[in-house]
Amino acid sequence: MMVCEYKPGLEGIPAAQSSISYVDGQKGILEYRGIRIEELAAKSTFLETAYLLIWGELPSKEELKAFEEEVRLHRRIKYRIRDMMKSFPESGHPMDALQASAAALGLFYSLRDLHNPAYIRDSVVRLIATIPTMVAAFQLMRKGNDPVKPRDDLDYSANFLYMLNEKEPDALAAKIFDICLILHVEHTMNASTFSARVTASTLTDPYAVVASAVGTLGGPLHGGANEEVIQMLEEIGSVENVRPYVEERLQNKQKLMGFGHRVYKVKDPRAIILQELAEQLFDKFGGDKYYDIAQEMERVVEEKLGHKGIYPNVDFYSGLVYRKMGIPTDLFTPIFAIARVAGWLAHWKEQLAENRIFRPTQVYNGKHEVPYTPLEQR
Ligand SMILES: CC(=O)SCCNC(=O)CCNC(=O)[C@H](O)C(C)(C)COP(=O)(O)OP(=O)(O)OC[C@H]1O[C@@H](n2cnc3c(N)ncnc32)[C@H](O)[C@@H]1OP(=O)(O)O
Ligand SMILES: O=C([O-])CC(=O)C(=O)O
Repeated sequence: MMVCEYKPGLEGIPAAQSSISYVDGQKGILEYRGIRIEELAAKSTFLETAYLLIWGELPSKEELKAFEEEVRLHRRIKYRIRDMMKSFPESGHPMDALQASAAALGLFYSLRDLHNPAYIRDSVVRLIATIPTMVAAFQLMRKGNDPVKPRDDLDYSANFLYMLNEKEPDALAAKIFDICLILHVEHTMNASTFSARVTASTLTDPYAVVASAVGTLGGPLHGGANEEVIQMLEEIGSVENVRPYVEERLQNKQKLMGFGHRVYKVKDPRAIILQELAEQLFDKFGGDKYYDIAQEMERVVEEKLGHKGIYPNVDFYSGLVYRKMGIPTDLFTPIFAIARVAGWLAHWKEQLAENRIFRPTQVYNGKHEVPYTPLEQR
C-alpha cells in the first residue's frame, strides 16, 4: 500500500471524485454542474438549482413543475415531530434543534431502500421540503407561539419567510432570500459535505446523513461563522474601532470571522454577490451601520492579510442580508443548512452510486507494549 504524507485537515487530499461542483480558488470561480453561480443567481431559483445538483441536469418545464409540486406537498411536519420540538429548551441553539429534528425524521422512515430511485427521490423531497418548516417551527415555538402552517400558494422561499414571520414577505426580500439559498447550496468537499459523505458511505439512512452534516456545519470555522460575524461587527461597534480591533486580534493570533478560506485565495465569488444583494436591500429598506463597519473591515483586513490570500468568505456578508430581513442572528446557520441540504443530498446520491466505506488511516504516535499498572499502584 502506498503511504502518503500526513496532511493536517487533509489539505489538498482528494476524498472523492465528483461532478457536482467545481471551485477555482485562485480565480474565484464556482460552478454547479459546470454552470457559473453568477448565472444561476441571476436566472435560476433555489429548487431548480437543487434539481440541477441532485439529478445532474437542469429540469425541463414539466420536471421542474413536478418537483416543485412534490416539495410543496411535503412541507408539513408531523405532529409528533412538532411536539418533540416543543419540548426542546427555548434557550437551545436552533442548529441543535434542527439536527435533532432531522435525525428524528428518520424514525418515521426506517426502511432503507437505497437502491430504489423512488426511495432516493422521496427522501430528497421530504428533507428539502420539511427542513425549512422545522427551522420556522422552532423559532415560533421558542417564542411561545404555535407554528404556522405552510402556505401552498407561496413558493419555497416566500413560504419559509411567511412561516418565520407570520406574514407574507416583501417580494424583493423573498427573491433575494431565494438567491441566498442558491449561493449556499453546494461547495465541493467542505467539512459538512465530507461529513455527509462519510456517513453516507456506511449505507445508513439519509436522515442520519443530513443530521451529521448539520452538526458539522454549525461550528464557527464553517457555517457557524455567519453568526459570529454579526457578533463581531456588533462588538466593534463603530468604523473607528475597526483598525484597533483587527490589530489586536491579529496580535493575539485570533481569527477574524468571515475571512479566509481553505480553497479561495481571492474574495469568495459568493461574498461579492451577497454584498450586492445587501446593497439592494439597503436601497429599498434603509442602510445598516454594520455595513459601513464591514466594508471598513474588508479594507483593513485586505491591507493586513491580503498577501496571505485572506479575503471575505461566504459568511461575511450573508448575515447583513438576513439582518435586514429581520431574521434573528442564531437562525443564520440553520438557513445555511436549509440551502446546503440539497448539496448534501446530491453528494449522498453520488456516494451511493459508487460507494466504498470511508476508512482512512492515521499516523500512530503513541506508545507500544505498555504494561498494565494495577489500580492500587496508580
Ligand atoms: C462556509 C464556510 O465554511 S466559509 C469559512 C467560515 N469560517 C470562518 O470565517 C472562520 C475564520 N476563518 C478560518 O478560521 C480559516 O480561514 C478557515 C477555517 C476558513 C480555513 O482554514 P485553513 O485553511 O485551515 O487555514 P488556517 O487556519 O491554517 O490558516 C492559514 C493561515 O492564515 C491565517 N488565517 C486564516 N484565516 C484567518 C482569519 N480568518 N483571520 C486571521 N488569520 C487567518 C492563519 O492564522 C494562518 O496563518 P499562519 O500561516 O501565519 O499561521
Ligand atoms: O468549502 C469550504 O471549505 C467551506 C465553504 O465555503 C462552504 O462550505 O460553502
